[in-house]
Amino acid sequence: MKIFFTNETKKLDEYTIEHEPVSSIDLMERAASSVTFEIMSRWQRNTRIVVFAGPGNNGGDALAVARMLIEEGYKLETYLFNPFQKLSPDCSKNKDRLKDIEGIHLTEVIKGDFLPPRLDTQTLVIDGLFGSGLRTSLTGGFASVVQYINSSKAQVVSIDLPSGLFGEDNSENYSRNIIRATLTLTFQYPKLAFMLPENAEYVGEWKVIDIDIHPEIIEATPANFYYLETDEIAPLIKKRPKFAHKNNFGHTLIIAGSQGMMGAAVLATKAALHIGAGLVSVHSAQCGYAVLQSAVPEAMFLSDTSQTHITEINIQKHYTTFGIGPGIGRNEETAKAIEALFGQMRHPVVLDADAINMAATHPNWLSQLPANSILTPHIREFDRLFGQHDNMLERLKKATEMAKRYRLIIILKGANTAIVTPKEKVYFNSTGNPGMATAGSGDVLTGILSGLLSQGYLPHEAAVIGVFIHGLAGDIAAEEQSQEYITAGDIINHLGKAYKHLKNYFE
Ligand SMILES: NC(=O)C1=CN([C@@H]2O[C@H](COP(=O)(O)OP(=O)(O)OC[C@H]3O[C@@H](n4cnc5c(N)ncnc54)[C@H](OP(=O)(O)O)[C@@H]3O)[C@@H](O)[C@H]2O)[C@@H](O)CC1
Ligand SMILES: Nc1ncnc2c1ncn2[C@@H]1O[C@H](COP(=O)(O)OP(=O)(O)O)[C@@H](O)[C@H]1O
Ligand SMILES: [K+]
Repeated sequence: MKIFFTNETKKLDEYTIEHEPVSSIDLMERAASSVTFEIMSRWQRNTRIVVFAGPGNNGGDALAVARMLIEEGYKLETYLFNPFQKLSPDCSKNKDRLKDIEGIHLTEVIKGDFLPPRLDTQTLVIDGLFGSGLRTSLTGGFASVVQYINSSKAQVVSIDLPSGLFGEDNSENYSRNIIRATLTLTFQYPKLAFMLPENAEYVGEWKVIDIDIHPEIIEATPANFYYLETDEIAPLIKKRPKFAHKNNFGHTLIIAGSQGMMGAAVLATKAALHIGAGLVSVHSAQCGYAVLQSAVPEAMFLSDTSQTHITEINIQKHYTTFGIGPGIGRNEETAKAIEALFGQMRHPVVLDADAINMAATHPNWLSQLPANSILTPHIREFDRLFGQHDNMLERLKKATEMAKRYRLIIILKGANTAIVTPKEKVYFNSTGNPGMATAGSGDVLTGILSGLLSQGYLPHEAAVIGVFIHGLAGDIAAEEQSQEYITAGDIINHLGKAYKHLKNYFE
């Protein structure tokens, strides 16, 4: 799904109005009825509801929702803020439609004479003050209303965007003057701001409401940001040919582990096998021999000359790809061993964990990696590599610049992991859950990505499939056993069900 910028909303709406065709008031009616449906499916008729509407079309939506809820038997109080005595035409029309219905409590606030209603834990606030038309941070009376709502314990449903939040960059915004929503019902596409951890406190849970924006304009409008969902990932999964041989699925070499961190090598190796690599070998310190051979008997073990860490990697065979980094530590001898490999990398590789930390202290590494190699830093590793950043938006900008400069795919891990490509596209993942914030889950991702590359998936395909299926396996595991319970091993154990889910998607 494309993530457009909010300043394109008008263009999308206008095209739909002209070409569907539909009148703008009817498009608003469509949007409002979907919002009403969502509210009705979550809150009962005896809920006390207070609606806050602004002067633009976001306010128009709120007034239409108010009318529809009253018609459905809900009781509510509605406040329309109109300090400049200027409402958008559709907002004005919805004010007129609301005025005429029975049981309405509509207060139009024009001057600073606003007597705020009581808001308590039993109250549901519908926030329709501002949406995609916000020009500047909120100030004055609007800021006071937002602060009043935020200071209450009421639940808040925001229409389209939490009022006061910009759809993209909020680095200069005033935190106090942005609504903190329980639920945001957003139109047509998720906003970039929703993907960023710094905005989680405002957006709350969010859901996209499809208002049938015209498919032609969606197709024709370019985007740099995407939100990955099952319907885009499922078609990418290849069918294994009937007469396949294990060599068809490549040979992955996992370079991982050191004394005390052999579990990382086990997890990455197992994941590479379970995602479908034909053959998997692992190069590690001697101390890993017995562990690896018993934990993952399907893999071949290549022993380093050192007992404790990796010092020299002798490549005797053709490997389709390398997965380098989990648990290798930061010994300079290990760094030298990896450096010596650069000349032998024929295809894209995966670099993770301490291999990324070493790249931070060996600045010439990135330019020596094969084009389209995949880096999988979490936020701290990313900042070590590319410098400190204040927020995720800054990191994404830097990741885009670096992905292009070094022709790498950068997977910035976290909730809504971002996959940043050399073509300056950013794909946000929709799967995964906080249960995956557990030791070793990153090592599993490295194994998955390496195993996909070795099966012949193109690097950007491997990146989006790998991140998505890793999160999906984590979601299935958490669903079965709860987020707290799951460990990295459970993610591997649910890869099979995740694959099935993707393969059965179109059946
Ligand atoms: N048919 C459609 O188009 C559909 C649109 N939809 C809905 O429309 C929403 C977008 O509507 P919108 O463009 O009217 O913008 P909105 O967010 O209501 O605010 C504009 C008003 O706020 C004012 N204003 C701005 N900043 C301000 C500030 N800092 N402090 C004070 N005032 C400020 C601004 O003033 P002006 O710039 O005109 O002077 C104007 O009066 C979108 O989010 C969705 O909910 C859906 O119904 C689907 C169909
Ligand atoms: N809150 C979360 N929501 C979704 N996914 C998460 C969350 N926290 C972590 N993850 C995922 O779990 C993995 C953690 O990787 P990493 O930080 O490298 O852990 P480790 O170093 O322990 O292996 C990443 O793929 C990340 O996207
Ligand atoms: K809003």
